[in-house]
Amino acid sequence: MSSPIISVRNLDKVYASGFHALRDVSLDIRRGEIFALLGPNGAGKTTLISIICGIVKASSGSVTVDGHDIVRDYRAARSTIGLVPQELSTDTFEKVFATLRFSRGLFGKAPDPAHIEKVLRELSLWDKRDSKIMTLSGGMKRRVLIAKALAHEPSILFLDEPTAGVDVELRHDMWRMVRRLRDEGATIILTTHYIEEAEEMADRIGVIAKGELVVVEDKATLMRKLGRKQLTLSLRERLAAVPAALADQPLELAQDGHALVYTFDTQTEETGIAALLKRLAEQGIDFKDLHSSESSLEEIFVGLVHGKPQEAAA
Ligand SMILES: Nc1ncnc2c1ncn2[C@@H]1O[C@H](COP(=O)(O)OP(=O)(O)OP(=O)(O)O)[C@@H](O)[C@H]1O
Repeated sequence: MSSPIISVRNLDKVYASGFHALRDVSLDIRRGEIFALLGPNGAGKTTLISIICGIVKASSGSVTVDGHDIVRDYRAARSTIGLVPQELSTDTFEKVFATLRFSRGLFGKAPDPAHIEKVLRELSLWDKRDSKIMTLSGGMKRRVLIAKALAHEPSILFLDEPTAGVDVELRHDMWRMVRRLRDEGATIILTTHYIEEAEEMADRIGVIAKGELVVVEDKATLMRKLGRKQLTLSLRERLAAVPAALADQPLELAQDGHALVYTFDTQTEETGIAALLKRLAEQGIDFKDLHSSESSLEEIFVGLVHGKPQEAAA
């Protein structure tokens, strides 16, 4: 596998207030992937990407971006990155096209009006190219922020809470653009607290809670784990252990021997429940009640965030 495009090592951040926002975060971002950093408000998502982008200084640890250390080699690292921030800081008299041209120049790139036109057209901003940014609607300003981040043709794009408060149309435009950029070889990192967003867009998902990265997993693997269901059988008579004759089954004893829990995959055609019940009967194991439960993404997420990473990682 090629070397990671971003490598974060043992990152810690303590703000001047004394608040410990990141704790020993290490993470590799693969070249060309869409990575979602998922976590609740205040988890440390913005802090992490702000450090990678060189806006906030880490207390300890290191980050390299495309081989460049973000502190020692800041300009080279930063020029590979496009950042779409959460905050709208574009309330200026500047016109749209001029802002993009200027932004591109800041990164030392030669003027390329054709590229800027392409970006503006893709974000339905071409008609507004000569409008002053302060006269645009909130949604349009948001589009300008995205366009600005793309003006210097970065190979890495950070989107901080990209769809918080945006309308459906912009969301669709944004996802189309993100996929197109990925197809062209860009790497995309987005932060979100919407599970569905991570699920829809990401190749891999990292869950961050209280400044710690608690899980990093391929989306497909995470979804497979999350797609599991459990069937709990309340037994008439307590069992001391799962009978040896049923050892081949995904069964666990629960409630101090008063219940058997059968875990199955909702994504497969056969749940195996009919066969299980038949075999329980053969073993003379009788149950008085049964119920099934599904571990939703929501539940897993809440579990992770409340400090039980082992359950989801199992
Ligand atoms: N400059 C600062 N000084 C002190 N504390 C800060 C500062 N910036 C952020 N924090 C705190 O650090 C924690 C993490 O903030 P951060 O913005 O990284 O979280 P987040 O996961 O991006 O949340 P959100 O989804 O709300 O943006 C929060 O508790 C926040 O209050």
